[in-house]
Amino acid sequence: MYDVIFIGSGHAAWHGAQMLAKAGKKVALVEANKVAGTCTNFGCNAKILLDGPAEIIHHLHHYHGIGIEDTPAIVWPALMNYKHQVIDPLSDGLAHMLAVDGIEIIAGHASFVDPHTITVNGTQYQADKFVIATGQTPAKLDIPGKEFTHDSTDFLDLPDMPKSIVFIGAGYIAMEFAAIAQAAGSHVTLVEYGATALNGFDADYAAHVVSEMQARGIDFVFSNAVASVEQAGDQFVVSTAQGQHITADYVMDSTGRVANIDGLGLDTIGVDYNRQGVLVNEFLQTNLANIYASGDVIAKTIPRLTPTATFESNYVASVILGNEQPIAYPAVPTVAFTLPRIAQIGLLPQEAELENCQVYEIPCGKLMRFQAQNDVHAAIKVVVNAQGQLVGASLIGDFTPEVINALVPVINDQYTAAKLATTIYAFPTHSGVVLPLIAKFLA
Ligand SMILES: Cc1cc2nc3c(=O)[nH]c(=O)nc-3n(C[C@H](O)[C@H](O)[C@H](O)COP(=O)(O)OP(=O)(O)OC[C@H]3O[C@@H](n4cnc5c(N)ncnc54)[C@H](O)[C@@H]3O)c2cc1C
Ligand SMILES: NC(=O)c1ccc[n+]([C@@H]2O[C@H](COP(=O)([O-])OP(=O)(O)OC[C@H]3O[C@@H](n4cnc5c(N)ncnc54)[C@H](O)[C@@H]3O)[C@@H](O)[C@H]2O)c1
Repeated sequence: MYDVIFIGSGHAAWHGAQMLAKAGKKVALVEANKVAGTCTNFGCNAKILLDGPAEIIHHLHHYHGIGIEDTPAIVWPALMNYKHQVIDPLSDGLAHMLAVDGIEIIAGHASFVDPHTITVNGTQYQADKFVIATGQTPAKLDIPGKEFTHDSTDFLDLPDMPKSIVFIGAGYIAMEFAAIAQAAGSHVTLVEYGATALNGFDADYAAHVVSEMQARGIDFVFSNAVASVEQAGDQFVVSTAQGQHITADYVMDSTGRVANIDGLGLDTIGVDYNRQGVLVNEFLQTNLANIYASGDVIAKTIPRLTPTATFESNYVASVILGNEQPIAYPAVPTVAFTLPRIAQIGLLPQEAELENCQVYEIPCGKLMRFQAQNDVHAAIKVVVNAQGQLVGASLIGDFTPEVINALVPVINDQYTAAKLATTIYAFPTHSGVVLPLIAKFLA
């Protein structure tokens, strides 16, 4: 009998498992695939590793005409080899770390038998409490020829870069992978059902990312729903309901992700869920009192990201250890690692008017620190409420991943203009230049 069993071993599981084990609880994780879950094995980490050379080439392009003319080529098989060297050992490394903490790992697919019992490979395990942390899996369009489409996990393991790729969708995954594939020499087309890419980001900045990608030769087909994929010799023809046909060597379905709840036995024990995932209350508790959920598998409006999964994992553990406060999320920053990068935290500029807020834009490209990289289109929009507090920011440019983190405390701790003006930042840095400029918009 365990105190707590987590189903899944991603960020939504292992952080909380460690907290509980350190508090003396008997804890196990059940994992059907690789220990450590999506982010580590098939998501953020593998993606950012393959993005590394593409990011450098993107920076070098800024110097065309002002000092650097040649663009180096990416040797994809060597890069993929490096990805395997770095990423493949991480799963065993985490398993070892968890074992040192006394956390048992049960390999296999878990299914509930009753609210206190699961079965894994024919063996039953009982626990006082369970945490469903099974994440999401790539969605697959149910269309003729779906057997020819690949998913993000396949792309992140490609031994060679195909000469041409069609990405279905223009969300986070398609846009990030398209940038990598183009930099590695592939001819890329994105076919998107909606009229725009990167929903959830500032509309102007998302459009600018698209225009820069188009300038590098990436094709976009908007307002088209992919209806079929047909094989044509060694290639594939992607056809849309609107009558477009695009031929490519490789087709990736990047139309979103769905909750991993198949075969989990939720109907057997009566845990409520919908198409978005497992339903929870403000304590991340399902309708069965001893069963919680954490991470991507939850039906939620909070972004499904690694830091939110980690936050929820730690929160569930604290509830199990006696915390009686409902979950309170701080502002959640998010970055799409496109080229150029784009980022968002808090209110979007397009939501500002409804919330009685003002939007101010800082075009950063003319600031010396940004001119040093010739990042001419870099910019920030800040959303300030009626009390003069920062409540949102949208960023575009190569500097965004680090600057958005610097804005997190400005929002969460409601920095005043005086607080910013009396803070000393290292110089010349991007955040050190931008943050003092934001002070003039705050009370
Ligand atoms: C390509 C890609 C890139 C991404 N990039 C970023 C990024 O840059 N930044 C960011 O913040 N987020 C990113 N994300 C999102 C991030 O990976 C997820 O938000 C995060 O991994 C969610 O963690 P989780 O623990 O909830 O789920 P997961 O990490 O998916 O873990 C769930 C685990 O449960 C296991 N499982 C499922 N069902 C069962 C069962 N019945 N029995 C046993 N085990 C089971 C699965 O095998 C899986 O290992 C990316 C995602 C993808 C796909
Ligand atoms: N940098 C990051 O933090 C990061 C990176 C990658 C993934 N993620 C996470 O993974 C999630 C999933 O990413 P995603 O890009 O797969 O999903 P997404 O929801 O961001 O984008 C899917 C896109 O596919 C389009 N689409 C759906 N059906 C279509 C059809 N039939 N034809 C053409 N287009 C169609 C949708 O309109 C949408 O724009 C993200 O929401 C995020 O939570 C985060």
